[in-house]
Amino acid sequence: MTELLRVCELSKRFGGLLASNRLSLQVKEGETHALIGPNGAGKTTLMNQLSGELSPTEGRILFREHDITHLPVYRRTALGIARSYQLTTIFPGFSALENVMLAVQAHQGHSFHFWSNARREPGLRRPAQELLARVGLAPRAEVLASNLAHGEQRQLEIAMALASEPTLLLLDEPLAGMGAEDGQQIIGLLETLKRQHTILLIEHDMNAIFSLADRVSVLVYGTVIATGSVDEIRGNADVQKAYLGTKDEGKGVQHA
Ligand SMILES: Nc1ncnc2c1ncn2[C@@H]1O[C@H](COP(=O)(O)OP(=O)(O)OP(=O)(O)O)[C@@H](O)[C@H]1O
Repeated sequence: MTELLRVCELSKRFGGLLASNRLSLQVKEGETHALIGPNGAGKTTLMNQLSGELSPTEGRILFREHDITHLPVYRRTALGIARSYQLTTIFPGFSALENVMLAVQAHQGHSFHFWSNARREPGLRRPAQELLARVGLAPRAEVLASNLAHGEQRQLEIAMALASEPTLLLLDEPLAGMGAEDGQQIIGLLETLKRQHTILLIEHDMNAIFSLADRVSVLVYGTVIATGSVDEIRGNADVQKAYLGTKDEGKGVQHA
């Protein structure tokens, strides 16, 4: 498999704390790569640097061998990197369809000032309907985002991230706060998406990771301590010591 993303010796300092500590990681084209690690290990900090919201203190990020370390978010989006945010990008007073139309409009480069016209724009409606169908929300298109169930809102965010037609999808805990049934629905959606996109996924739910991930990297104290297949990671003594618990059946996680 070709390499899509390479993170080289990335460091991010917050005062006295090194949230990323000479972190190196490689994501191959087409794979679903899970990032796991205890609370505070630096997973979200890494995602923020990959999406462009945080600037690294040191190190480099290469996407398709191009140095994107200092590119702003919109330039990375244009190159094919999209992130699904945790409920922060949804407009609660708009319908599911209107939310996705906004995301399509943003991708097409229009200004939000034209939204009143865009609402009637058929060129936005069709792609937005298709995106809602892709994530299984077509029957809920006209429902106000604030009235969607929690799991449906996560589906909506993913539809919005897909509006930029990304090659690499960055997903930060897509199952967070979900019950078993909603969680299973999102896992089903990710299984479909995984055939069409390269995915880098932070998730605490070990069942989801073990069913979705082609490879797993384990982050501890801002550094990747191991990368391998699910079986390799399960059997890695260092990982078990640093992170994977056996007592907490719910998450399979032992927080450091
Ligand atoms: N903006 C910031 N300023 C100062 N410290 C920060 C900032 N963002 C994160 N940190 C610190 O960096 C460390 C890594 O945080 P981060 O959120 O990346 O961890 P995480 O692995 O995503 O944790 P969790 O699993 O709990 O979401 C933590 O100690 C956190 O308190």
